[in-house]
Amino acid sequence: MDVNRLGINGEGIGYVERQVVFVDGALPGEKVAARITQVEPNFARAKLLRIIKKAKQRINPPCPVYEQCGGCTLQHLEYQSQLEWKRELVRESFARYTGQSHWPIQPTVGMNHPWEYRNKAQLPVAVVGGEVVAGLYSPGTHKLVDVSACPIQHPTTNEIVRTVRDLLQELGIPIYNEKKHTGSVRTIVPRIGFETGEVQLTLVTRTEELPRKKELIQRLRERLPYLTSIMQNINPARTSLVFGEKTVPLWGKEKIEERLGEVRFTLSSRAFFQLNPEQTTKLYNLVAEAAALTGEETVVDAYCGVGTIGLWLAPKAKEVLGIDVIPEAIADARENAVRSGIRNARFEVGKVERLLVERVKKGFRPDVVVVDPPRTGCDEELLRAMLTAKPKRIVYVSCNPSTLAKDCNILLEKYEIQNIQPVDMFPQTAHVECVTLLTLK
Ligand SMILES: C[S@@+](CC[C@H](N)C(=O)[O-])C[C@H]1O[C@@H](n2cnc3c(N)ncnc32)[C@H](O)[C@@H]1O
Repeated sequence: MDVNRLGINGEGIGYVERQVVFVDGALPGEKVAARITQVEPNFARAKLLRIIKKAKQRINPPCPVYEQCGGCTLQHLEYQSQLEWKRELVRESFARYTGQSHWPIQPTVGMNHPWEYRNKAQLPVAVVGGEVVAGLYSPGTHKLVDVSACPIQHPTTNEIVRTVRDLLQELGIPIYNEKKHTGSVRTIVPRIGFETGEVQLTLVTRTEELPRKKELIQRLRERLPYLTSIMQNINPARTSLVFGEKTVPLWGKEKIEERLGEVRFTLSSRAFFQLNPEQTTKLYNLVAEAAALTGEETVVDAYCGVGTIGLWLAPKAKEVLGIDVIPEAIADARENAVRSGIRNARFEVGKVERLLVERVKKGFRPDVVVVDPPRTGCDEELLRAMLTAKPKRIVYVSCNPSTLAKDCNILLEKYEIQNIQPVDMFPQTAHVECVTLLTLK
């Protein structure tokens, strides 16, 4: 079959007898042989068997386990074409949800070196054929693929993963068995402060007791002398969630430090933090540019997480109000504000659609609202509250072009889209982030 375009997950799309067929790993411009594996009323899926005519943008994926892992879906597409495709994906979403195609969508902001960019890994461990393996589950299976040489992870992360895996084997520490719910060590979580060089290793265990703990810590310190913090998180539940409620220190500092620009963060094992620090700095600078603050504005950072965007904007604003539903994130945001010497930002716990809507009803009129919602987009009540409050500018940060376009279509009632800027936060994957500036008509 002929492949015409890429779908939202980076899969090739073609037609067989007018039926849409998705083929993972196929690229536009290619002719491929594929076997149909699933037929649904509106589409079919097929497995790529052979490339008959190859696209000129196709490259050999550098990752040794690219086919099995499924973590990156675009490594076989050269990087410039990845960036162009991400822009096209945003264009298609806006055309679909607004019915118009004239939107100012800029070329995607990429990375000079689109590898080794992640600052954190969360890798389950298991015993496979008598050997300890740390990796990711192959899509749709329970087969763990060894990703200890992952090309999008920081090299230090890969070294930590290999060392911990080897030590678990050497010391015979019982590894968690998911089926039987026995054993101890479940997941290895290294996190690197790219700016500060601080490094945290968290071991998630099923049991409070970590067998051979003393030897393990001693050998970790010998083999990974740069570690700043070794933590144990205990997760006794039968669950696919990585972390349990309890975290205890094993050695060193309990939290590591990281900086983005002038803003300082302390990160505990479970704290959320952006995964690609280099692109996050570019993203936040784009948000600041779009917000165009003069020092006089009241700014809302809606869906603020640990307060990063609000703290980035605070030095140029009169005041900032950050809102997030997760209490721990708000506690971190407050601590990050203190550490960074920022006094004009406050943070509140709650659903943004409730807190902001209540305030707007009482007459609250912010000048700029930044929203950075989860993939599902903004709650419609929040969009309606913004249409009532009429901030001069709305800066919409989104990781999902479909919900972004859908929400913007509602805001078009009173707003104009000035700029849509795609940013590549996750090279080699199909994800795309956007900063969109809307101004009051
Ligand atoms: C994409 S993250 C944004 C994080 C942050 N802006 C950053 O750059 O690190 C989305 C955030 O929305 C929060 N969230 C999800 N639903 C929410 C709601 N209804 N009200 C407030 N916060 C919510 C999540 O806890 C998460 O921190």
